[in-house]
Amino acid sequence: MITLKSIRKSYISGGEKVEVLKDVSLSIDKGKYVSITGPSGSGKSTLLHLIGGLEPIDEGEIWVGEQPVHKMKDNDLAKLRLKKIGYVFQQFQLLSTATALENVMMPLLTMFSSAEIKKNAEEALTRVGLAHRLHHLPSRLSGGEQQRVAIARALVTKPEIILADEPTGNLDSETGNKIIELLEEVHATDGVTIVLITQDPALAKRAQETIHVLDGAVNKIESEKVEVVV
Ligand SMILES: Nc1ncnc2c1ncn2[C@@H]1O[C@H](COP(=O)(O)OP(=O)(O)OP(=O)(O)O)[C@@H](O)[C@H]1O
Repeated sequence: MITLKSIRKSYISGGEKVEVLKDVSLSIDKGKYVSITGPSGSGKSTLLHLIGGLEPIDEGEIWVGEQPVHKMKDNDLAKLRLKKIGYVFQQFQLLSTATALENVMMPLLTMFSSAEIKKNAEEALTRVGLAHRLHHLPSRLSGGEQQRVAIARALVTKPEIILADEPTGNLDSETGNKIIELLEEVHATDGVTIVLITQDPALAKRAQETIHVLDGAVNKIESEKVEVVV
């Protein structure tokens, strides 16, 4: 379960305080598939970063399971992210000088022996359909393949939660659809909680619940009932 209690988050920009989230409370049950929608600049990425402990909050509490993210030190947050949370970003964020296999091995470097690291990374890449691309650099892969590498990198630590920030934003609709199907397969098979930001109303509705972010507030609705405004 992910729980946010009375969260406030602001940024200082150009000397001015911009309040992005104002008194937001929210819970996401373990194993749910949830989408986040809302207009550009409404705070979707900020919300995802807060859940992952990537940004400090001004006020409130964030819990990931039993872990109080709002109180944790950087070291403990790094461990939490490594063990429980996988990230997938719009821009893939792969290391350009490392092969697909090396990119996926990276999160495991402090965890296992080198033989295990390679085996686990190969398995993750096989799962996302890239067994034949292990030694390719990102620049030799298509956008969809690069996003599959990023998903393999997120999966390789066997996370409980995947946070995906517009993972289809840089892909054509057919390739994007395949990426969403892959995340849905991970959700259905492994029971991983998926939190997916998308601007696409049709994609948002595929999730079990949709969180709509607007004017600093959030509104969570079962996806069949949502009228998505973007
Ligand atoms: N590090 C930062 N410093 C200052 N302002 C920021 C920072 N990060 C985000 N903001 C501001 O906070 C607001 C919310 O940004 P955020 O990226 O969370 O929105 P978003 O809904 O994800 O937008 P988009 O759909 O365009 O990606 C925006 O006004 C943005 O300019």
